[in-house]
Amino acid sequence: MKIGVAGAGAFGTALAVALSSNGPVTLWARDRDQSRDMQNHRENRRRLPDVALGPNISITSDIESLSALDTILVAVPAQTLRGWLTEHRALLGGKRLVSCSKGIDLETLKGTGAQLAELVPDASAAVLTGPSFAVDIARHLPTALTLACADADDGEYLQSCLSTPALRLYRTTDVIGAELGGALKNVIAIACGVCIGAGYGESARAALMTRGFAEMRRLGDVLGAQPETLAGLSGFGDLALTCTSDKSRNYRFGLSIGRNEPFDPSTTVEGAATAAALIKLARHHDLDLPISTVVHALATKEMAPETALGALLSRPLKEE
Ligand SMILES: NC(=O)C1=CN([C@@H]2O[C@H](COP(=O)(O)OP(=O)(O)OC[C@H]3O[C@@H](n4cnc5c(N)ncnc54)[C@H](O)[C@@H]3O)[C@@H](O)[C@H]2O)C=CC1
Ligand SMILES: O=C(CO)COP(=O)(O)O
Repeated sequence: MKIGVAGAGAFGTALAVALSSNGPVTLWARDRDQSRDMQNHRENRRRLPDVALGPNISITSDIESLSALDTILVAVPAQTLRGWLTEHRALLGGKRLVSCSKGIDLETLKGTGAQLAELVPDASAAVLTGPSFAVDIARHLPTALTLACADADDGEYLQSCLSTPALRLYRTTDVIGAELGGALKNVIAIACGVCIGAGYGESARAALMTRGFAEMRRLGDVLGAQPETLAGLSGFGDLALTCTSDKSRNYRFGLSIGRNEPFDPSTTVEGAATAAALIKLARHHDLDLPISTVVHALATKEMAPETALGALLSRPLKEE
């Protein structure tokens, strides 16, 4: 298998480092200066500092370099995935494409796997998701992820080629469940960050995680996700990681809201756009997603953190 990673942010770089222990990997960066800097320093100083890019990694900003490869992991921010696929679809046809982004597209309300399938229909589409911080993957710390591919044979092949001694992939054919879990947990992580940042405490966070998981299941049911997928690494697993670690950018974004502190707008925070997409999906499917609704209002500054808890606690009492 000839592997490429498109997108040289923290996660794309980390995946290239992990997979380079199996063989050569091409890492494509859209920015030529960034690509040169990585070539010169053998390090992604901007997004993943202090991690060496070994000799098995070829760094390029030439998109044509991807045409010789058969498998491409796409690790661009979720809201840019559609544009990236549309721009490069001519060279992506016939390949195995693995989305590594987590989010729901605001324009089409589609998950990342669905967009691969729609925009490059003659490619084999898969989703790689689950609990993993880029820095942990890059340091070869033990990590377990979900590899979702509707075609069971392709999924099995990808599972064997993309696993390493430290990176253990579990496979499923439930692409919808896998892409939803990865997208939705970011929204709940923002809520948990607000909760801790505003001083509401860990019991309140546990409640938010649990009720947030109920929202994930509710939407999953309507969109055709399998409940076991959401209960696995890509749903529950990633929810547990992201809602409890300040390595998570979504969680830190929430912390900053809860503490009324500024937040660097250049940071990739997928949950903010996904919350906006969820509002539209909830309306379309007549679903009640109270936590996601509050997160959207907080992220857009329509609601202050002091009123967020009241908005959730004043809802009518109901069965669990
Ligand atoms: N960082 C992490 O620990 C993990 C990230 N992810 C997911 O990976 C995706 C990417 O995140 P990160 O790499 O962490 O973000 P990042 O903020 O570190 O880097 C984003 C990269 O995407 C590039 N980029 C932006 N727009 C682009 C476009 N239109 N075309 C090509 N490249 C473009 C930027 O130049 C930058 O290098 C996100 O969906 C995130 O949820 C998934 C698991 C872990
Ligand atoms: O997806 C992640 C962990 O699984 C990374 O989370 P953040 O995007 O919040 O940093």
